[in-house]
Amino acid sequence: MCERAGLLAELKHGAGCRIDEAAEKLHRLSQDIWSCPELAYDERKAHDRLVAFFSQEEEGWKVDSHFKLDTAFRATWGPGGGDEGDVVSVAFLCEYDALPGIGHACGHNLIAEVGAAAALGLKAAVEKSSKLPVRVQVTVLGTPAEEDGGGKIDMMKEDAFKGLDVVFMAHPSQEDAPYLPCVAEHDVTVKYHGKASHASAYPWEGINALDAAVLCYNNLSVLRQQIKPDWRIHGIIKHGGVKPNIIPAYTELEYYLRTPSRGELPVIKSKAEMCFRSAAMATGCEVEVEFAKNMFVNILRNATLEELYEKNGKDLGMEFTTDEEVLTNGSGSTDFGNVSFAVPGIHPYFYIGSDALNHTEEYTVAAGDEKAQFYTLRTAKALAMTALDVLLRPDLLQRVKDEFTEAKLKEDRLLKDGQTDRTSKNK
Ligand SMILES: NCCCC(=O)N[C@@H](CCCN)C(=O)O
Repeated sequence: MCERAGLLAELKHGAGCRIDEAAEKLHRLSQDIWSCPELAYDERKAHDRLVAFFSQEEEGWKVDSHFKLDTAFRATWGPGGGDEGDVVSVAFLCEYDALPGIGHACGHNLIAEVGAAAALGLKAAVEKSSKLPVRVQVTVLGTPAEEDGGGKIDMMKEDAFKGLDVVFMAHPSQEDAPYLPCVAEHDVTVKYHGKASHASAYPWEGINALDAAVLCYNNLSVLRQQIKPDWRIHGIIKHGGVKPNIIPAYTELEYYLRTPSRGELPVIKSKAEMCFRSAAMATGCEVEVEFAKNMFVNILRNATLEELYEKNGKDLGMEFTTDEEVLTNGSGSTDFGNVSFAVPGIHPYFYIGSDALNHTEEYTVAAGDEKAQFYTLRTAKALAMTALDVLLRPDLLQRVKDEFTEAKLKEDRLLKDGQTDRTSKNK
């Protein structure tokens, strides 16, 4: 074994040992987040718990609480690993927001644990070596509001990702996969303003905002038949009126519009907008259409990082899914997509010991189950090992960066040329 391979194997082993050693406190960390689910932008206890973890329970971290957002944070360590070479900055992202009514049904408590564990592992490995070809800075970014709003996008606007060389996070799922297709998304709130009146005595004096909401819902359901099979339109009526004998004067709907790539979003948005406005016209209501401040985009893939992660995962016993349907069908969306256009990175998925589906009560149970711990820590080890691969081999890091630049240029060119539907399977 050449000297570098020996050192790499030793460091990877060291990272894994550190994660195992911290297993109990990492479990406590994710349990504390899981047992007190908080919604987007309001993850105060999770924020404080993670800040305390890095500033009190762990040594050597510089912590910025309320970093860029009220419930975001940054913990940094380094540079370490030697006195030679450029500083390479590796970041692990933690999410920790929950869903209304069903708690941690997307397992973001485990995302926080993976991020923290991988950072501990990488720091320990780097600390032990003075022979690295680069100096290493390890950053943990606490990124709120993935389920609603897009905290990472807010943080990007404030330059929170500036200066990072590679970013890593991992998301709970039903299987291990280095990548699954995440779709672009723009959320919209539609408000109808009508006029109240006695619904039995003089209904002709009213303007029915619930009728507008129902027509809007039906318009969109009809539209669904005419859009690409991999586009998604889904929504709820948030306000539907207050009493049957009052003609509803105000209604509100919330819709998520999704397409495989960011370039297709304007098309679905303009089609949906016609549905919103025509419902207003038919009923005589006023309509307000408010698109969310942030739009989530698809993930820019990095094959080099994905391959390294897969190899490390396999070495740790992961069995990656080969199910073509899972590997090619779009799933949800993530604000990591936006990050992936700014910094090279990966967002793999990991099995948590249950076949339950995300966004169900069963998944909430699974995300808090002790059984998830083995898989969560294994994922953190694979991420730390992947970081070590690129840190020990500057040629690999360069390949990761070149690939990122090339993929981004290609995506930007496609967007400029209006070639929006390249990912659609039926084009
Ligand atoms: N592929 C990651 C899935 C995570 C997730 O479920 N994200 C939400 C984000 C919603 C933001 N409006 C989703 O519904 O896709």
